[in-house]
Amino acid sequence: MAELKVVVAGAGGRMGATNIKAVAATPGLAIHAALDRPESSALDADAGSHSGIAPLGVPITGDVEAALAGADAILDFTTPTSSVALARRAAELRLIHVIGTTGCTPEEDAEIAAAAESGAVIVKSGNFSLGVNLLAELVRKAAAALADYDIEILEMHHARKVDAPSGTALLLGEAAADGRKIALAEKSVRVRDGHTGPRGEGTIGFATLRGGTVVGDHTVILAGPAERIELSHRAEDRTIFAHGAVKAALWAVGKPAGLYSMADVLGL
Ligand SMILES: NC(=O)C1=CN([C@@H]2O[C@H](COP(=O)(O)OP(=O)(O)OC[C@H]3O[C@@H](n4cnc5c(N)ncnc54)[C@H](OP(=O)(O)O)[C@@H]3O)[C@@H](O)[C@H]2O)C=CC1
Ligand SMILES: O=C(O)C1=N[C@H](C(=O)O)C[C@H](O)C1
Repeated sequence: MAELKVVVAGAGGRMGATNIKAVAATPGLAIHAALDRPESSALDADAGSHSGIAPLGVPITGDVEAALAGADAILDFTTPTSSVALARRAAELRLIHVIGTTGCTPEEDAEIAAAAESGAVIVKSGNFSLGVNLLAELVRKAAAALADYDIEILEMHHARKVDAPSGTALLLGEAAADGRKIALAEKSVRVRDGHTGPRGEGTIGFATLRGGTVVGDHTVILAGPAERIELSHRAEDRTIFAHGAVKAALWAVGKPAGLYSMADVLGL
C-alpha cells in the first residue's frame, strides 16, 4: 500500500506537535502538510523542529487549500469552527478526517455529521486513548447494573483548556446514559451553584477542575446507599491520544463515507 499522506491541523498546538511526532514515527504514514491558522506564531517553522524532533522539511502553513491538495487524511485537533470547515472540505475532496477537537455545539456536530454523509470518512471522538474507550464500556455496564446509584463525573485538565465539561467527560456521560437508556441532554447537570435544592433523581452530574499541566483526569462516581464505586482514568502523556488518532486514520482507509467513533476503530 502507498504511504498515507497526512495533514496535521493545529500543528503549532500541544496535540499538533504530538501528532506530528506520532505520524513521523509510524511506518506507512507520511506528513503531507502541517497546517495552522494564518496568524499562528508557528507559521513557517519546520513541523519537525517545532515538535521537538529532527527537521522534516515541512514548513507549518496557513494555506488550507495548498495543505489539502493531494492529501489522503487530516488529523485535526483544533477548534470547533476550524473542524467544521475542514469537515466540509474533507467531504468535497473525499478525505479521511480524524477529529479530536472538543467543545462542539450540537449544531457544529450536526454539520460534521452532514459532511460525513456527503463524502468524508470521519472518525470523531472526545478521547482517542484505548484506556478511556474501554472505561466507557465499563461505565455503560456499571450504570445499567447499578440502576439506582447516583452518577457524578469529575474531570481535571491543565490551565490552558478552553472548553468544559471535557469531551471525555461528555463521552463517559453518554456511556452512562446509554447504560440507563436515558438521553444525556435531558438528564445532565453541568453546573451547580447557590441554593440548588436536592439532587435531581436520575440525573448525571458534571464537575470541572482546571489547573497546572494536568493532561487529563476523569472519574465516574456511582454513589449508592453506604458505598461508592469510582471508575478512573489518568492520562500521563498526550502520546496516548496521538497513537489512537494514527490508528483511526489507518483503520479508516477504504471505509465508506460516514461518521465513526473510536469504539468502532477498536471494535468495542
Ligand atoms: N479527542 C482527544 O483525544 C483529545 C482532544 N483534544 C482536543 O484537541 C483540541 C486542541 O487541543 P490542544 O492541542 O491542547 O490545543 P492548542 O490550543 O494547543 O492547539 C490548537 C491548535 O489549533 C490551531 N488552530 C486554531 N484555529 C485553526 C485553524 N482554523 N486552522 C488550523 N489550526 C488552527 C491553534 O492555533 P493558535 O494557537 O494560533 O490559535 C493551535 O495551534 C481541543 O479541543 C482539545 O480539547 C486534546 C487532546 C486529546
Ligand atoms: O484539552 C485537552 O487537553 C484534552 N481534551 C480532551 C477532552 O476534552 O476530553 C481529551 C483529553 O482529556 C485532553
